[in-house]
Amino acid sequence: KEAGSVEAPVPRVGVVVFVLKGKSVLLGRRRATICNSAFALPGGHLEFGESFEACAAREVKEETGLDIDNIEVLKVTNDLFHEGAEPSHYIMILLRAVLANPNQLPENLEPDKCDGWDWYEWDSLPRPLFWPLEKLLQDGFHPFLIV
Ligand SMILES: CC(C)CCOP(=O)(O)OP(=O)(O)O
Ligand SMILES: [Mg+2]
Ligand SMILES: [Mg+2]
Ligand SMILES: [Mg+2]
Repeated sequence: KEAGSVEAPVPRVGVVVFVLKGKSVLLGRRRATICNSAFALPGGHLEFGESFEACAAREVKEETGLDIDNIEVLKVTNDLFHEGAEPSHYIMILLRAVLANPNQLPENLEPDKCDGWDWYEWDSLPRPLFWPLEKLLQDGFHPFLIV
């Protein structure tokens, strides 16, 4: 690339996790450029060489202190965000999981990036939601086991 040219922004991979507790899911209000103040799932950037499941467990642990089990990939979305100074493009991998210890309580380990984690009934989720999640709900998506 010639000197002084600016790298074109490239799509990055985001991994987000439906941590399920009965019919409830763990959400936190984001404090970040992308979707600031929207309710979002725990998760974050896939790091080099990481599996989706390992990233899910790492990000949930880093952000909430929770240990998760039965981690499985549910869905992939392709999302262009226009919130920042530059648009950002994410391939988002959505996974579901359950608590390794059902009695473990979430902690807000990144208070500069999230207002706090809480459990919300699927049928009465708080708004505004992280817009890619809202879009999935409008399309009838849900993260629960079909029994
Ligand atoms: C925007 C999202 C799909 C990917 C990035 O998630 P994030 O901002 O929570 O990232 P980190 O947890 O890695 O800081
Ligand atoms: Mg993170
Ligand atoms: Mg995150
Ligand atoms: Mg991260």
